[in-house]
Amino acid sequence: MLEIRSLSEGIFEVTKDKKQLSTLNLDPGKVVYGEKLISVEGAEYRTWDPRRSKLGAMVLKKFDIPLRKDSKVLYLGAASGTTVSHVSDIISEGAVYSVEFAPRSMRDFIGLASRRKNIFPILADAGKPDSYAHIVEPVDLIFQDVAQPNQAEIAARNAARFLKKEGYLLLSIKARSIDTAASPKEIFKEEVKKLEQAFEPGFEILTARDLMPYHEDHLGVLAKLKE
Ligand SMILES: C[S@@+](CC[C@H](N)C(=O)[O-])C[C@H]1O[C@@H](n2cnc3c(N)ncnc32)[C@H](O)[C@@H]1O
Repeated sequence: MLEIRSLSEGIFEVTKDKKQLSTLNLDPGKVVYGEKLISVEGAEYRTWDPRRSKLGAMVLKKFDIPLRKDSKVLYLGAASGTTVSHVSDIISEGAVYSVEFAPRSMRDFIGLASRRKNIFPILADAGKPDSYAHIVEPVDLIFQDVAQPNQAEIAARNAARFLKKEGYLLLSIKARSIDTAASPKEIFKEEVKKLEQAFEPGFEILTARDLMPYHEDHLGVLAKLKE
């Protein structure tokens, strides 16, 4: 039995033996990180592992994912592109500006980006948005997964610079990269407060949920700019 259910624009649940989160492969026949390809009536779905992707986990934790096929996205912390590849599938007619500061990860990522016209790789520090302001246009979504102690500050700097007034921020907060001793609950409370007050006008938090069972001690946050 094969069943396809749309969860959000460009995001599907494909059931073939078991339910699998999937996106429509923009680069048919190619896999990025060992995921499965499932062909259905001329379309090819690429399975998306929520344990390897905070964004995938957010989909399954029922966040509203503000992505459309023509969205412009600024992705901070691209690594070698596991999740960026799915964003690229979803925003098939848009652009994903992808910032990563580790040259090793960037090397692998360039291979992926060269096969997909909507990925723009940027080797830079996400804490210094001025250094890539000449490349990035105003965006509908900032997705951030940098696992840094100053995550709220990084989000604020990039939002002030690139986020459209009606745009969104999706952020993954890793408790252990902020404080290894304090309780994750306390850390999350503090980080959410920082986001609300990070800059003028600050973020309004729309959804905040832990990403268990896919990622331990991680909080997913969906926010927009305060009016
Ligand atoms: C958890 S990994 C990201 C995984 C990736 N988002 C995915 O799902 O495929 C965090 C990444 O953020 C990068 N990173 C951390 N701090 C950064 C910064 N200030 N600027 C750019 N990249 C950064 C790290 O090098 C690492 O590759």
